Amino acid sequence: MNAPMSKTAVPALQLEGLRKSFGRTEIIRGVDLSIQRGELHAVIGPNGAGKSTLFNLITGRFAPTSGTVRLHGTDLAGMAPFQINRMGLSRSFQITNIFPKMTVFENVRCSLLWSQGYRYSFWNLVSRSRELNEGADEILEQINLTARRDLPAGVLSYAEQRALEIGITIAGGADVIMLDEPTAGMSHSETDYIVELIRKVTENKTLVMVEHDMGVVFGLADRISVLVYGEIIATGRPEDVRANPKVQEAYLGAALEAEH
Ligand SMILES: Nc1ncnc2c1ncn2[C@@H]1O[C@H](COP(=O)(O)OP(=O)(O)OP(=O)(O)O)[C@@H](O)[C@H]1O
Repeated sequence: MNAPMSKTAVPALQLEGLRKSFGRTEIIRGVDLSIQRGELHAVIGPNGAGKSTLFNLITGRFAPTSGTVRLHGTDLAGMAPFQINRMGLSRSFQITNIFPKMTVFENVRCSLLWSQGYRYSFWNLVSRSRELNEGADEILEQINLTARRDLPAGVLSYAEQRALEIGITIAGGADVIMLDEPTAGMSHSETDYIVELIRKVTENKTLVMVEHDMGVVFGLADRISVLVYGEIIATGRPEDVRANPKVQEAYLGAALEAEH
């Protein structure tokens, strides 16, 4: 836990009665969830349970069929993803989302520039440029890619590219970070490396991640939600979720076995 939880504090994220249908099929079937500021929260569940859809509802990529999403108390209804992003929520994608021909530095700088919008005037360009460069170098330091600064991003190893993607996600200074399967396709050592990185870059921030690797989930999350067929069947601390018979039956028994 990054910050003390208080029952009276406005949650970083609050989902109420959230539903989403595609055609006649209801994929998200009434989700209620509060995630406190500073919490590291993992969403787990079987393939096709609706985890990516839930992500897309939170980030404004999909409009809910009904229900609300609140970010720090503000209802996000009708907002475009970029507006939600500028309110302090930033997400990564499952598919690597970097510009391979641009340098590592330029990738981060570009994302900083984008997140700041166009609120600076032309006359501020020089100082803005210095600020951006310093900001991008700070991010590179945080994600341990300073030594790779001037290489085209496309030549980085897979794990380094995922680290860069995390850098791009946090670059705008968002305080709610959403990561979609950050360790997918990684070896054990690459996974350990990315987990440490996530821990470092989410200090004093709220994290929501979808992740299939139960070692990562149980090692990192303060609380876990289990999504099955579009419904959250349990939310709680890792030890409580692990011991929950409903979760064991619906998902965790099989998922934990698959780990071994
Ligand atoms: N845009 C869409 N149109 C129609 N159906 C969709 C759309 N997006 C997702 N679905 C369906 O919704 C269901 C849930 O998909 P989703 O990708 O959210 O699951 P998931 O839990 O993220 O799965 P995985 O762990 O495999 O990534 C699937 O049956 C999928 O086919």
